[in-house]
Amino acid sequence: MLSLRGFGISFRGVRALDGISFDVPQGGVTAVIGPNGAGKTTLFNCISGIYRHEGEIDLDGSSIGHLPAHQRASAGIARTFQTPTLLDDEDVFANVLVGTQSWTTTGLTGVLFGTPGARREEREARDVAWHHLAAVGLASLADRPAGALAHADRRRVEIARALAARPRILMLDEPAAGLSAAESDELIALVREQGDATGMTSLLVEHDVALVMRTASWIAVLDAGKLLAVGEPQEIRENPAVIAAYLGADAEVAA
Ligand SMILES: Nc1ncnc2c1ncn2[C@@H]1O[C@H](COP(=O)(O)OP(=O)(O)OP(=O)(O)O)[C@@H](O)[C@H]1O
Repeated sequence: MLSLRGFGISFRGVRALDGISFDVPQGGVTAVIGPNGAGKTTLFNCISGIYRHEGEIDLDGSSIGHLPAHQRASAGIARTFQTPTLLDDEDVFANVLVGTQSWTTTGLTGVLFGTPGARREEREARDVAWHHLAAVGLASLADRPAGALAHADRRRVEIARALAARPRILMLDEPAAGLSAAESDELIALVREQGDATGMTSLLVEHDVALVMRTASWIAVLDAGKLLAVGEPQEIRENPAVIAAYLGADAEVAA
């Protein structure tokens, strides 16, 4: 379980997050929603360690607040970005293989001298990358340069790369942006399957309220850097403060 206590951050005097405390239950999908500028992406940047922040963060009972981003990744936190960040000149397979670096342990010596342990780990990393590439339906594009892919396929590669990291927490920042309803449902189904199989928890920032309501088991609502509400979809849908600040007419659409 991921636990946040007293999360805060300011940018040149602007309080982007202020006193955010909530628990993300283990497994399933927890969504973070709220109006533009509420602090959702900033929260993701703090959790993944990209931004230094105030407050405590525990993963399965261990404090990770002092760890920089790459060590939080090794501790099991993987993420995708609003705009997929791929190595455009590298092929699709290499992009997914990058994800495995969060758990491979072979040092330079092992790689250079081709020790049995290094070779075994490299084989395992390649198998894991292939598995996730196939799961997102892109095995046939493995040797294409990532820069040549269409937007929906770039998202799939990014998610395969994040899954190849074998995360305990997978953070998805607006995964449905630029996808059709069918494509985004497909992606979310994939993520849920992975969660069911491994106990992975997904944390989702998403503006598509209907998608959130049919996907999330737990929802945190931010507004102007503060936590407005946290709870099950039904509670959130009926919360007057959430309706006033964010859901508005969408609440009826999603109900
Ligand atoms: N690097 C930064 N420097 C200065 N201000 C920032 C920075 N990152 C975020 N902010 C500010 O923090 C606030 C929260 O922004 P954030 O992008 O986290 O909101 P959001 O909820 O993700 O919005 P959106 O839904 O539009 O993506 C905004 O006022 C934004 O301008």
